[in-house]
Amino acid sequence: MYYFIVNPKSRSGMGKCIWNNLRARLLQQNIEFRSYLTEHVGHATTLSRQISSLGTPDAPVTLVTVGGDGTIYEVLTGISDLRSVIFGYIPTGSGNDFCRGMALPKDPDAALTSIIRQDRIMEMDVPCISSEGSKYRFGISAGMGYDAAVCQEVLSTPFKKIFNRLHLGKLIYLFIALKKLMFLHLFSMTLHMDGDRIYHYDNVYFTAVMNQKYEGGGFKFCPDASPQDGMLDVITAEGMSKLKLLLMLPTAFFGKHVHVKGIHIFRCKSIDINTSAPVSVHKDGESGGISDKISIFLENNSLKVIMPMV
Ligand SMILES: Nc1ncnc2c1ncn2[C@@H]1O[C@H](COP(=O)(O)OP(=O)(O)OP(=O)(O)O)[C@@H](O)[C@H]1O
Repeated sequence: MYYFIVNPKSRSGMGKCIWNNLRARLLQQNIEFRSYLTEHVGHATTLSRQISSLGTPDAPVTLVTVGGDGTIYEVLTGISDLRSVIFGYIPTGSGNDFCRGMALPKDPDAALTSIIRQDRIMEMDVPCISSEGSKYRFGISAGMGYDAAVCQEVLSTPFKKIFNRLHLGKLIYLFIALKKLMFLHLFSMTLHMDGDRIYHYDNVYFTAVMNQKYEGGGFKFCPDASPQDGMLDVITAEGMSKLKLLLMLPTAFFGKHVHVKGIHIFRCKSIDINTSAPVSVHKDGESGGISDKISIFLENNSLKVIMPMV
């Protein structure tokens, strides 16, 4: 039995059309499944909690997420026991950083084929962010500062829908990224890693804590990050002019930014981040509100993810 959690609103409503095609295929192939369409923000977490509680570590349920990167963090957050689930993913979002990082098929039809065949299982690290008294899991990255502020504004702008319909979704990120940079106030930040390493920076743009190599629709911010190494990769951008940051960003698509002065890459198992003033927080590109303190650590258990054949 396959359980599908579907975000019909992903990719500005395209998720529903894609799901209808996949559903027709499941029916045609007589595959036993149940599907649940999310009705509001946070619904995928509730559904995931209910479905995952049907499984046990000895008899895990196959839970398939159909949506974008933001639906992944909701589903991961809801899973009651990571050992009780076999996780499948069909991309219907716009960012696709999870697919990129995990080398999963970007084509929904190919992803469904791989899930039905249960080609291969990979154990994925699952990080957790604790902020303002709430705890969430995420699959890709979470962080504070400029990148989170851009995500928050993109999510709230009515233009996202229009640009996505025109297949120009990336342009809206570019416009907002430029606008935010112009008015950005830099801040001080202290990173406290694994309980013993402490780094302090003034004039910080952002810090992202990454489980995968990519965030923000293809920025290879942590080129050596792996969701299988039991470690978190961390990038901090600080102490450079706005112009230099702007010139640095395109090089990050190729992972070449790591040599730029003011870019710092770390590895750790847990990290506490404190800022001099409350700043924007994101988890898998979804808003995490505003905070001056977050903690991120890896869960003790990994998650079984269905992967395509190599
Ligand atoms: N029925 C719904 N109505 C409105 N929002 C919803 C609904 N179901 C889910 N959501 C919200 O949609 C948001 C975005 O979803 P998701 O990230 O999956 O798609 P996307 O933004 O198109 O893709 P990506 O993050 O990859 O760019 C999530 O925050 C989720 O909570």
